[in-house]
Amino acid sequence: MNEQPIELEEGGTVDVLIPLGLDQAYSYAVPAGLVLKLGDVVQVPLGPRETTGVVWSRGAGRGGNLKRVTGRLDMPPLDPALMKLVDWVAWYTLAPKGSVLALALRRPPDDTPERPRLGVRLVGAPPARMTPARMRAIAAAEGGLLIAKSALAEAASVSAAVIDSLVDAGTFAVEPLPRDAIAALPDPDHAKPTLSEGQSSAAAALVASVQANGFGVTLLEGVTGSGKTEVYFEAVAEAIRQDRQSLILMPEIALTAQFIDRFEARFGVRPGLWHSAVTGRKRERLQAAIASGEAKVVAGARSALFLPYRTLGLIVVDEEHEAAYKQEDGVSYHARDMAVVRGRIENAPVILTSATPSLETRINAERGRYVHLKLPERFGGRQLPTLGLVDLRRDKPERGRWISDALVKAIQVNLEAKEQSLLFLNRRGYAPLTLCRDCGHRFQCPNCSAWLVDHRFRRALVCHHCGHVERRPHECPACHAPESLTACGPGVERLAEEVATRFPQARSIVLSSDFPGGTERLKQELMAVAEGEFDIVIGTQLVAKGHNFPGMTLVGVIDADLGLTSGDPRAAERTFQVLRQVTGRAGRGEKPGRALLQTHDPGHPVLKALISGDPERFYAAETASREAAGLPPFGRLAGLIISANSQPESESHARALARCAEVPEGVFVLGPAEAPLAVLRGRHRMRLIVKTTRDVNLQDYLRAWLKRAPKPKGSVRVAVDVDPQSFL
Ligand SMILES: Nc1ncnc2c1ncn2[C@@H]1O[C@H](COP(=O)(O)OP(=O)(O)OP(=O)(O)O)[C@@H](O)[C@H]1O
Ligand SMILES: [Zn+2]
Repeated sequence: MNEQPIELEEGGTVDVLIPLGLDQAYSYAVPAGLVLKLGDVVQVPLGPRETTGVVWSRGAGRGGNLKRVTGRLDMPPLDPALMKLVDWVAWYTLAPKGSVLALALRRPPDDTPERPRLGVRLVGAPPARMTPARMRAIAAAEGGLLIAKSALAEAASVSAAVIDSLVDAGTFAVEPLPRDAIAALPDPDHAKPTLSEGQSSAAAALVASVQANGFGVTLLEGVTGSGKTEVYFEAVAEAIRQDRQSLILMPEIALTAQFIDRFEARFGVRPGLWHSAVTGRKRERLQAAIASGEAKVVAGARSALFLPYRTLGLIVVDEEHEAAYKQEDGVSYHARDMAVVRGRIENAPVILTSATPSLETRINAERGRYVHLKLPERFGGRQLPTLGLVDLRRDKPERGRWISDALVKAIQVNLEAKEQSLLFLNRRGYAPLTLCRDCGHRFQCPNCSAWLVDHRFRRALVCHHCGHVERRPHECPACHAPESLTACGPGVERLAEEVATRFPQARSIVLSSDFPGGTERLKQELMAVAEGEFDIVIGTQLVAKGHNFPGMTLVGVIDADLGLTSGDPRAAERTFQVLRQVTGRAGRGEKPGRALLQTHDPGHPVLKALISGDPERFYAAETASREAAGLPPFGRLAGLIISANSQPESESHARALARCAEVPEGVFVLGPAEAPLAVLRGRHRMRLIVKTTRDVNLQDYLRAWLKRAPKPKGSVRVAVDVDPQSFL
């Protein structure tokens, strides 16, 4: 940020990095009359065409027979801090530098004039011929405010045609709408909450870290409902006072409606919101406002890490333990870890928040690398829910049902008390497997080694890995037996069916990310739940996170064992986190809450630790087992997925790779083995895992290995995943 850009004179050469899957910058000659700086966005010839690139470094020598830079684009140059971040991420993840640049490079501005959005205003008398729809539209426009046409149509539940007819009649006038403010200035003192004593001291420490104006990482660990958001908002407020920018990273931007409302309540305006659905002009304007420093607070998904902040004064990573922070496709980076890197480059403090921190973060805190702030109590004297286990071996629901007697009774009690219950099952759809009772045929995805999931609401069988969809037939495609298909196991839709039969009088709703209507529908539904419009909520993991449902006093976990049996080294940690999060939805309002967890294995250490209410117990046990196994953060890990259009191709390349692996002291190469998801989107996958001790430079090791190894030929691809989070 503070470095002086180096000027590059004409006649010299520059190395230009192109935002494609290339690792190296290419050298070009600088033509006469052009003065370039590092970071300048330029047009250069590449093969037969012209492309955009960024001046990455000063070239060596004079550019005698090199191709020449065509010209500089009229765009702000890439900031040195952002260039450093690109270099760093590429080094760490082994992704081609050009692919990382693509995450950071702004698209050239769109020159087409912006089409004004139009609104209507009530200006004239009602038309002679009135209809109920027209009356509603006029009533909704009462007061003479300028309203977007679509918003008015929705408010009055009329079609756009009704509004057009009122425009034709002269009742409404059409006027351009003002552009919505992309970066209104948040007021740090708009509505300051009164913090509890514990909250105040944590907030003071965070505020001090912003004032110190230097790099440092703080873990804000607070139980569910302790008010972590209110506390880190104080740090954001301080950054605003210092006229510096804040980035708040969120794991899933689709679910941030509640967050936005809270932000607006606290600061009087909405934050700049950055995610993939923000497109076109709005995206450009927000980017420009971020680059100019005008946008003071940006809330965003992973990709917001690569935005051109002018004066970044704070980075917050909300729910830092979330697996969604790991990008799996293309450049596979962990946004939490890269947020720490960006904080270091920008010399800005970083706050990681969670009720259930990742083991990596917690150990960094214990070792003093991170400051550790704790909020051990819920806000307002509220108690954490009491947890109980239901032993499914004894209290077994009848065939085709999934709710035990104990849980049924608890729900009944809640219904009578007019309190809300949440049933949690982390499985979308109706049933995870469909088979033929007569011949045993199972429905499998044609592109993946995975069963098709029955989605009754959509009347389809769906692959959760590649999205393949087919209709559920009436007869078995293998033996043609009619009506012989049966669903095996439960998904949330099937659970909803059971709830409807057991509690016909209850108002119930299923919340799942795959229903039509997208995030807008979900937002409405979550609001309706928070307002108490439903008695029983059935949901997948998306209900586990961050929501505040004041009337929710019971959480029932249908299958607490679900995540524990996978071969993933983080299985225990993930299960602990999701169960602690979801049970944490209970008792956040006036009344205390409780949770019942159904399990076949009540003695499992993860469940025992949960029930004990003492997270230290879990963390201590998990730390010990990771340390014994040399797994992160006690060792380093990387995954290599070798994929190809055919099994022999992927296998032979994987073997060739393994053969040229060196295994010095401290390095272990496991595999090749078929990946658990052996076929994905038609590609056959083999996997190698590299595990090293902490003193090994994993990146250097991998680079040297891949350099020695035969180059992938034909359809073969090798994907490197440093710090893998998924082991499928
Ligand atoms: N000092 C305060 N004054 C008023 N309300 C508060 C205060 N602190 C917290 N709250 C309220 O308590 C509730 C829980 O707070 P918050 O959502 O920040 O907790 P959290 O720690 O983020 O929980 P989770 O980890 O479950 O998401 C919210 O409704 C919040 O507005
Ligand atoms: Zn598939």
